[in-house]
Amino acid sequence: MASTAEKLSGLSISDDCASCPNLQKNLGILSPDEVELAKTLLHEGQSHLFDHWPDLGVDDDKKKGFLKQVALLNSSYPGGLVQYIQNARKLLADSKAGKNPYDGFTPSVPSGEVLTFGDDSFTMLEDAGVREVHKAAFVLVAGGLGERLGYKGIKLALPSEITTGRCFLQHYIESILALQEASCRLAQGQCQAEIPLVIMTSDDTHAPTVKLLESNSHFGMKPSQVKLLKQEKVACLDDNDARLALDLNDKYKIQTKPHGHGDVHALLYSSGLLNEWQNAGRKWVLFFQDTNGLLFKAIPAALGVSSTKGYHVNSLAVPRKAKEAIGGITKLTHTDGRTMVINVEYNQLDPLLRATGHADGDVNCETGFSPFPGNINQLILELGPYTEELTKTRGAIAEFVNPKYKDSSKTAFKSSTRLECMMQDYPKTLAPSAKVGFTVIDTWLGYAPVKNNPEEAAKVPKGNPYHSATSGEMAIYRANSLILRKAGIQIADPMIDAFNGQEVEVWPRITWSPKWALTYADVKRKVSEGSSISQKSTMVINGQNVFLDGLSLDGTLVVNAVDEAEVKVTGRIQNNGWALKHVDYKDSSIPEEIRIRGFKIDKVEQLEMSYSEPGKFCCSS
Ligand SMILES: O=c1ccn([C@@H]2O[C@H](COP(=O)(O)OP(=O)(O)O[C@H]3O[C@H](CO)[C@H](O)[C@H](O)[C@H]3O)[C@@H](O)[C@H]2O)c(=O)[nH]1
Repeated sequence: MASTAEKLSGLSISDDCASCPNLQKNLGILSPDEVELAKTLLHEGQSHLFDHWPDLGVDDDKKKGFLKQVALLNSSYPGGLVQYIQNARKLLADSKAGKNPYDGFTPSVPSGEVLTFGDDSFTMLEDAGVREVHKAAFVLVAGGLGERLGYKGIKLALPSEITTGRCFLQHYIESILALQEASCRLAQGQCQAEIPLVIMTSDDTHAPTVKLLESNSHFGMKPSQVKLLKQEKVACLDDNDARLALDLNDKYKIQTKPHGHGDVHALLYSSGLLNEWQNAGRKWVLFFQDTNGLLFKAIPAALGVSSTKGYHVNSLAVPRKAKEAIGGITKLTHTDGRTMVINVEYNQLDPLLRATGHADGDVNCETGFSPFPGNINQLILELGPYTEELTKTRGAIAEFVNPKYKDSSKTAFKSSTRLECMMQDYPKTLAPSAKVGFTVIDTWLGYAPVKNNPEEAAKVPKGNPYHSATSGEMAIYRANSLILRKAGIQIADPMIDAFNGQEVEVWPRITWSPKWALTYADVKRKVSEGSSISQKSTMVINGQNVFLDGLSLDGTLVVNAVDEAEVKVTGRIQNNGWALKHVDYKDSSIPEEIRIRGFKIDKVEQLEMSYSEPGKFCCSS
């Protein structure tokens, strides 16, 4: 006869439980849902998870805690744990067999939109992008720990540059708010008043991200405008049968690891936000990453490309140096005729090329760059087709597994592994009719991430980008200097200096708040010819209506102005300015976010002008 517990749980003494006596004797403490979950695990060959379960009455809370974790793992994966285990078995078998995920495909260089900063087409696209952006939603993936950078805090809290100390999140939010305002102005009343921002966090980044937002009044965004979606980790796998790995220190816990930024699609789908946005008439979703201080300089034109070309998927790319740690955008043609344009991740591009007749693998061509544009993981998706696709897939993204085998028999792993996925693999499931394109922009304009610690950055081969806090900051000054130079201001040539073992160009430290200029046309409207800025100078513009006209700057100038104040900056301004001082990344007396750059700023002297009242002003020394 079945026991009461078994009747309650809807089980008779089934084959499932008979095969797992340690689970069977504990059924009395489990709810029907928990029993279902346990049964699911048994069906999927996971009885080892219960092998060590003692008799009823011992560790009962821990047993319940274990099933709580199983429930979370089950609910946070599209298709649940059964799907996860089945996907894992298949991918592990392919990996063991040495199957190439690109089997049957031949890579070639795709053609896409190549933009030239500042030309007529670029200006037209920027204008189109700004007009369109009030119909967009932004999604920032920020669940990564940034292990390569090794910074203790979250990367969003790192200053993008230390002249103003504006952290990445502040810069991103201010950029979105400035776009919102500019777009609404152009749309003349036809506009979605608030552009939503979603931030994907993880257990590693969630609490500090909330704290960063709350302690800074959401950097000016309405709290309701920002939504956080937390990604969960996935279960680790112990062997080729996809047996889930128990924590070595706690047998009532399954080991988990991050599943990758591809989770963002399933999370957006399950959050219901896509439908909400569609119902509100939104048209675009823009995905971006945690540390690219230049990105928003490329957003208007890139969105302009999407809207004028009608792209369902538009990936932003930059010219790529061979072996640079960014994926290559590649056209793949299958022997059966299928083609797709997709990111081939940096660790897969070289083997794919070698396997398809390119004996040298991932190398530069005569241009000094890889022929494959580098994916910077800024994706612009058209919301309608995106929602339609996710309704079919529930946001599941093609996964991969990367086990480190103990030996060539490929039967045991050095440590547990897990499935991973990447957000840029979204187009892999699309029908051939989907309009998938990409847009190449200059690296100096749009891509300067902060990923590598000083030691690793110093080892980067000469000519390849460092992707460090040093290079990320210097790239902002360089881009601003080059933009102003193109707009007609005389900007002195940079100096070459080395910080934390990395040789970089040091341009004048020029920064502006996003509301000063979002596009090249904005910049041109605000500067007149006849101005000059020396190499040792620093210029900070915090304000919308600040105009440079006949300025000669040799030192530091900071201008703060409310929107209603129209300020003309003119004449010769000279002072001792702000100097960059070398610091060593090993000097722990200096805050980490400073020393990872290799310099600090010695603020010797400046002219700071603040305009807090409406009116017309002239700023001069
Ligand atoms: O589980 C994760 C892992 C990462 N991230 C976020 O995803 C972004 C990208 O993570 P990494 O910086 O670690 O990414 P990689 O450098 O490995 O590579 C990615 O970014 C590169 C450009 O910076 C290339 O585009 C490459 O093809 C793409 O996979 C970051 O904002 C990170 O916070 C998550 O949200 N969750």
